[in-house]
Amino acid sequence: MAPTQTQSSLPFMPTSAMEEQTIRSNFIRDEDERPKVAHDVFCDDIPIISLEGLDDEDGGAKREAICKSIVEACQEWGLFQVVDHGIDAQLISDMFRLCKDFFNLSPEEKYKFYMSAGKKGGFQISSHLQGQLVQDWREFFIYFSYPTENRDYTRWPEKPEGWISVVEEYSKKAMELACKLLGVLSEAMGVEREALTKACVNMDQKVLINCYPKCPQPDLTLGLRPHTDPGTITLLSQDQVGGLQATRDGETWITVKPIPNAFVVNLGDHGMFMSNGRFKNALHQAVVNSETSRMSIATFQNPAQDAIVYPLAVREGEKPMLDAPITFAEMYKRKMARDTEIQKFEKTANPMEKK
Ligand SMILES: O=C1C[C@@H](c2ccc(O)c(O)c2)Oc2cc(O)cc(O)c21
Ligand SMILES: O=C(O)CCC(=O)C(=O)O
Ligand SMILES: [Fe+2]
Repeated sequence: MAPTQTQSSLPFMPTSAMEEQTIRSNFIRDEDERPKVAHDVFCDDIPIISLEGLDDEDGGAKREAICKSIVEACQEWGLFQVVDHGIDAQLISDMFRLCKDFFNLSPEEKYKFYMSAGKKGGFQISSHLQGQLVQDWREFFIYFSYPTENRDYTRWPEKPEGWISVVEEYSKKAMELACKLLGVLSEAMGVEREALTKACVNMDQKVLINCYPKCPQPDLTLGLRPHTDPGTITLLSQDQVGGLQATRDGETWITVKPIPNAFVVNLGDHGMFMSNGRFKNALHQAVVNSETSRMSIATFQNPAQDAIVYPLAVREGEKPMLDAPITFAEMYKRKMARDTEIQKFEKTANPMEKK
């Protein structure tokens, strides 16, 4: 269902509210959910890992050291940054330029690509989930990029010119990089290098471009609510504004320092289950600010809907986290049910709020 329409016949878009002094009430979060750390107070705790030498076939001294750093980061945070990853800086900058041009188009032009139910990709406002009590301060565009049979090119805009070919190239390079990283994680679990990609069956990829317009009251709202990504691994590219935050305990948030051309890599729920919880699924969110818009590109690498979810390796003394193998579709259904329960609980726990 499309969001409620306003007088202009289009729903409210945060990109069109640049001159407003206050935010609408449906963007205001409860006090305990509001940002605790600013978008530009950066923390150095998240490991930054150079992938230079990862593919060396010389006995692998460099590979071994890189793998060790990745495994430590996945165990501690489920999140790290990679540099020297081999994806061309020009490609990343072309992608950001074209994404920015898209979000600068008129509301009518963007709304032509509105992603209603059943559509394979397109433009949305706030969230892909229905029935959210509070809105996120963001607009986004999502491409269903892999498997290539899933591509519905009628959902790939011709404007801005050249975007289609850049997204094709970007998604291909991201797929290659993700598979390399999954190779590292598979080996760390003591299984063959291809084990995680094989477990995904026919790997699915979605490229999601987030646009967080500048916001008059950034302390009252969020660009993107706290969540873990559902899939195996996510490669996130961000501009230099800052706003991505991560937490280990669900309470203390840190802002990830933007690094030019780096990818922030985080594990999702599928990656966590396949490692039997040894690797964390990073809980993260995005905060906004009053000075400038921000953009990020999240490339989600997911298993096929009918891929089997079950730990690839269970270490001595541990029990499998799942009672029985389930499909990824079932895993996602349970996640959604859990999230809905949490929301219901929050609603009843605060009966005077969010009416
Ligand atoms: O929009 C997103 C972001 C992300 C996500 C956000 C909020 C949640 O509650 C959540 O479970 C995930 O991951 C996504 C994954 C998708 O397949 C589509 C999306 O639009 C998103
Ligand atoms: O914009 C960001 O930094 C986070 C985006 C994100 O987490 C997502 O799209 O799933
Ligand atoms: Fe995310």
